Amino acid sequence: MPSISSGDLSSPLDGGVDFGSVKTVPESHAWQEPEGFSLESSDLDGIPVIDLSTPWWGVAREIGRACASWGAFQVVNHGVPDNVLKRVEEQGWRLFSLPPDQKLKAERGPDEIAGFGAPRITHFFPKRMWTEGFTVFGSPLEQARRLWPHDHMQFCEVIEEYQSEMKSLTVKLLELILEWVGAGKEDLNWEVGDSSGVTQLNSYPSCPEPSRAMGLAPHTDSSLLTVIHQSNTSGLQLLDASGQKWVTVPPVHGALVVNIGDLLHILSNGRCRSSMHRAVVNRVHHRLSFAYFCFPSPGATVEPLIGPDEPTALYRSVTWTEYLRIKGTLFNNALFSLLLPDSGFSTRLQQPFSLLPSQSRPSVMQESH
Ligand SMILES: O=C(O)CCC(=O)C(=O)O
Ligand SMILES: [Fe+2]
Repeated sequence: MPSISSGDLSSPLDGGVDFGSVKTVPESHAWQEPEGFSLESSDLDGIPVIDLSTPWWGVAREIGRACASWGAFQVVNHGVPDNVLKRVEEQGWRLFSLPPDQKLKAERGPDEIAGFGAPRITHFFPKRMWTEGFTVFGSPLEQARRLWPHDHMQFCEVIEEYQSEMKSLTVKLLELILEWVGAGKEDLNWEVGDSSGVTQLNSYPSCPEPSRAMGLAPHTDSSLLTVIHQSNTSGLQLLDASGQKWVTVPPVHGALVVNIGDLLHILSNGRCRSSMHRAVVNRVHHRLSFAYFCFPSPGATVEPLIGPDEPTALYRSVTWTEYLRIKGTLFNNALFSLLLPDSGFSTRLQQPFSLLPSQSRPSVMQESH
């Protein structure tokens, strides 16, 4: 792992805080217990690690169980070559160690998807997070050219190879999940192979007071599913099914983490649980993570898969773009807002959210507690 001098860590992209040189967490970034923010976590009963090289039906069943209980799992023997993961990490370190002025050349504009910026969920919270991210949608060429005018090709090649590997893996995972749900590719109104992807590189610098900072606040992903390469530093945590405990997802060498997102929650009619997760920071290690969000093809409608065993749709249909708009306004209430009136208060909803900061807690749940 290349070393990064602390001088390189300043982030003009996050309220001017120089993550690398501050000795205490500034008020703008200080999260507090009374807001339901608890850093306590457990790593005793982690999410399942599933071997994708085992026979098809057995894997589909294991994945289905994990989707129903955790909304997440890790995969090994996933077919993504080790050297692709290693190269994307190298490019991640290269990217995040650019000087602040250089990063600003590829800053994400208010209505843009791609480039450097603070998490999109930032405006839902009163405090800033201890992170910066870089988003790639389609080709990274335009941003990479601004960052490295004469030397952007290696970054582009590595990211494109990573995206292509992630796309193959997410198609395979979607097919397995559909099998478990009792549906087939033909039941979707888009071609699985035409699914879109967004790649998000996340950087969480080490923090002088990790107990007062939040790497990435609790959220669910809006995707169908998300694959995360978290290298060897832990930080990702999931809320367990009871909503009472944060569980650390331990880095397993060569494994990739899979999170179920809101759109698959809707598509599976709540049989796959959209996972509530967050990232915490630590005092010693700067952590990078690489998330690939898999979406349907643009314009496709996501509609609960119902059939003889699953006669009642719990959610109304929604397009990807419409869902992103709803999520951008309602945040963690978005999924609830799509519940159909006669769906009842199903056990297929997400967890109770007692541990979440109030901003992350769906108001439906606040009312019911
Ligand atoms: O850094 C991580 O492990 C989680 C990243 C994440 O949840 C996201 O980018 O949506
Ligand atoms: Fe996420």
